[in-house]
Formats: sequence, C-alpha cells, structure tokens
Amino acid sequence: MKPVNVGICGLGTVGAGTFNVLKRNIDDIDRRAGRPVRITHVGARRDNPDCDLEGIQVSRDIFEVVKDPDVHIIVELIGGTTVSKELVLAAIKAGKDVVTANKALIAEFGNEIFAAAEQKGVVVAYEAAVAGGIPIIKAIREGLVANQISGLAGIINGTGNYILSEMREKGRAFDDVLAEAQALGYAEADPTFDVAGTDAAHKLTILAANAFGIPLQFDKVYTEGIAEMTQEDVQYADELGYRIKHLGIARRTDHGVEMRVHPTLIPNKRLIANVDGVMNAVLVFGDAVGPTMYYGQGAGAEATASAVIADIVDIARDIDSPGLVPHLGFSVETKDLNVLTSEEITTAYYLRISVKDEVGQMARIADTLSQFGINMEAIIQKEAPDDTPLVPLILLTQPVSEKAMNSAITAIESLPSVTERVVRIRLERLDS
Ligand SMILES: NC(=O)C1=CN([C@@H]2O[C@H](COP(=O)(O)OP(=O)(O)OC[C@H]3O[C@@H](n4cnc5c(N)ncnc54)[C@H](O)[C@@H]3O)[C@@H](O)[C@H]2O)C=CC1
Ligand SMILES: N[C@@H](CC=O)C(=O)O
Ligand code: NA
Repeated sequence: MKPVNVGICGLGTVGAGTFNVLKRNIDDIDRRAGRPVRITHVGARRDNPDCDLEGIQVSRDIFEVVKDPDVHIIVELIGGTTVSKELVLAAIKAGKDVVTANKALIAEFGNEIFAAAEQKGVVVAYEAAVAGGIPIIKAIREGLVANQISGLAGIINGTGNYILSEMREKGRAFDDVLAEAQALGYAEADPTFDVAGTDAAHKLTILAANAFGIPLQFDKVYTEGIAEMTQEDVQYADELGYRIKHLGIARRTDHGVEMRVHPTLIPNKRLIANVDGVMNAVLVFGDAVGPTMYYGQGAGAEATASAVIADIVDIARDIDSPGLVPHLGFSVETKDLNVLTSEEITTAYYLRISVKDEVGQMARIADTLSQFGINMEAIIQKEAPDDTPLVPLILLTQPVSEKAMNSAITAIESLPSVTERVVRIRLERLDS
C-alpha cells in the first residue's frame, strides 16, 4: 500500500508526544492503518531535544509544510486562533486533510472551517481537542449514533481538576498546583484559559454540537472558572456528602439547550465525583443506552498524542474516500434549538451565607428564600471562625430558576445581618 505522509506543525508538548508515540508504535500503527504512516515534514520554530528529527524535513516556516506536495495530512499543534486558522484554511485550500488538537480554533471558527473542508472534500479531525486522550468525539459521533442524547456532563479540563483535587486532598495552595500543572504540560499556553473556564467552554461547545446536531456556539456558553473556590466550601460540601467539580454541562430541555461551565456540587457517590487529578470524564445520557461514562487522561503529551494519532489513522484508512462521518456528527444541523440564557436555567444550589451571630437569623433567611419560591433541602450552621463574629450558614436548595436565585441573593445581601457576599455554587444530582 502507498504510504500516507504526515506533516506536523508545532513541536511543543503535544507535537513532541505525537512524534514520539507514532515512532514508538509504528509497527502496530501501520498494520492498523493498512498502509505505512510516515512523518515526513515537521514545521517548528526550533528543534525539540525530545525528538530525533534525523531523516525528516524540518522547516522553520510552518506554511512550507502545507506547500509540500508530498504531505497528505497536516497536523496543527501550534495552538491559538490566528496563525493556526490561516494554516488550517491553507491546508484545506491545498486539498489536504487536517488533524488538530486545538479546541479554541474549532469552538470559535469550526463552523467556517468545516464548511470550507466539506466544500473541498477533505476532513478536519479534532478528537484531541476534547478531553485529551478519551475518544469522546468518536463515542458521541459514532458509538451513540442511535440515541437521542438528552444531556452530558463532563470534567473536561485536566488542569482545573488537578488543582481542585490537590487542594481538597492535600490542602495545597492554588498557585502552587497551577505552576506544577504548567510544568507537567497540562496547562494552556495562557493558563487563564484553564482557570477561568474558557478551555472547558471551548470543549463544551464542541460536545454540545456533536450531541444535539447544532452549530458551534461558543459565545452562548455560560462560563465560570475555579479561581474563587475556597477550602472552606470544599470542606462544607464534603460534610454534606458532595464533591465540588468544575463541570461542563449541556442539556436539551423543552425550552431550549443549556450550555454551561461552572463549579458544581455532585453527590460523592457518583462515579464522576471521584474523578481526580488530571483525569477527565464525560457522562452522556442517551435515550436508548441510558447513562454511559468515558474516563481517561484529559491532558499531557502522550495522552493527547493518542487521540491525534487515532485521527491520523482514521484518515489514513479512508484516504481514498474521506469524509464519511460528518464533522459534527449530523449531516443536517438544526437551527431550531435555541440556547437558554443563564437566567433561564434551573438548578439546585449550595449557598454559604455569613450572618451576624444573633437570634432569629436562620428564620429570617429561610423566610426571604421562601418569598422567592425557593425551598431548602438541608441547612447547617457552623461555629463562627476565631477571627470573625460572623456565623456561616450552609444551605442546599431545591432546583430553582437562576433568575429567582439572583433576586433572592440580592434580598439576602441587603439584610442588615448579612455584611458579606453570599457564596453560591450550583448543585447537580446527575441521575438523568
Ligand atoms: N498540552 C495538552 O495537554 C493539550 C493541548 N491541547 C492543544 O494542543 C495544542 C498545542 O498545545 P501544546 O503542545 O500544549 O502547546 P505548546 O506551547 O507546548 O506547543 C506549541 C508549539 O507550537 C510552536 N509554535 C507556535 N506558533 C508557531 C508558529 N507560528 N510556527 C512554528 N511553531 C509555532 C511553539 O513554539 C510550541 O513549540 C493547543 O491547541 C492546545 O490547546 C489539546 C489537548 C491537550
Ligand atoms: N489545558 C488543557 C489541555 C487539554 O485539553 C487541560 O488542562 O485540560
Ligand atoms: Na478526545
């Protein structure tokens, strides 16, 4: 069989991982692909000491890789959305298939990129862009094709989960764990993408499009990060039988689609509540299959390389008849499912309210909540910490619209006995 020639653009964490795993496992990969898969050209600003580039053409200008007539597949691993977009569109224009790990690029410009690829009859594959090594795109787009998917919830940022896990298990400081995640190659070039939830929002955009057959709509994802998480809330949640995880949630309701990313309390008996460290997990609810969960390493050089190479092999297998699976899983998209605003979303809540230690405060707060139709499921009152006269009240509510919760919190914060901001974290049972 004729070999398929691969050009890698970007030789950082994932680029080097891809280069080395492909080299290490080449015998099995070739047998699986049914033809030799060869890296013939690398585009990199500088050589990477982890990669032996002997016998491989190296260009400092990545566009030289696209111009190389012998390269069939362009692997974009430079990140960002400017040069990478130019590179991917140039590759498509040149009639080449593309593999990318770039979730920002796909979430923000995927509609345009896929349209260009379909017009040209080439493939843009992006398994590595969501949940690293977990084959979640393949699972949703192919394995679950029989199902109407009602929703999904995932831990889809390895850096964030690593930080939250280390804070909870070892009491480590946020910045210290983030620096370690950067050194391990988990974090984005700009780690605020991880911390502020943007990276998870990019991935959720892609998951929701594949689950529901809707266009990519990154700008409609409600996004909160993990920067404000405190040890205090992690501990109180634990006492109530919950873990706090940073989740991406997409759900199809009678009123529209929810797309949101935020810290979430989950009952600690759920499998997904026990996914720790850099591991990711995505729970998908299909009407025929029921709940299924996909678990694995969400970041890191070789885990991500695993997904990049899977895409390369998929393309190599179908090189003469590409494009059998639509880019976002559906051959016909629906534009009829509107995306709900955050105020329209209904969830249960964890609230931590610091009140002056005076008689009747708990009743006053319960009364204020009930004025907005909010029922409580649980309430605990803690001792005032040594350095403050304020008593923490911890409440769990029944599901309520965010609009009602916003109004209730404004009313509570205006009570004379409440002098600090109310902490709120959404709570999901994840049983359907
Ligand atoms: N690190 C991880 O665990 C994961 C990363 N990704 C994605 O993979 C992509 C690459 O990420 P990393 O490898 O972590 O980043 P990185 O920063 O380690 O590597 C990027 C490489 O591209 C090079 N580069 C950037 N612009 C270039 C240009 N114009 N010409 C030549 N080289 C250029 C940089 O010098 C660097 O070596 C990003 O889109 C990222 O979001 C996806 C999943 C996991
Ligand atoms: N920075 C990302 C890398 C993988 O997508 C993460 O931490 O999950
Ligand atoms: Na993946």
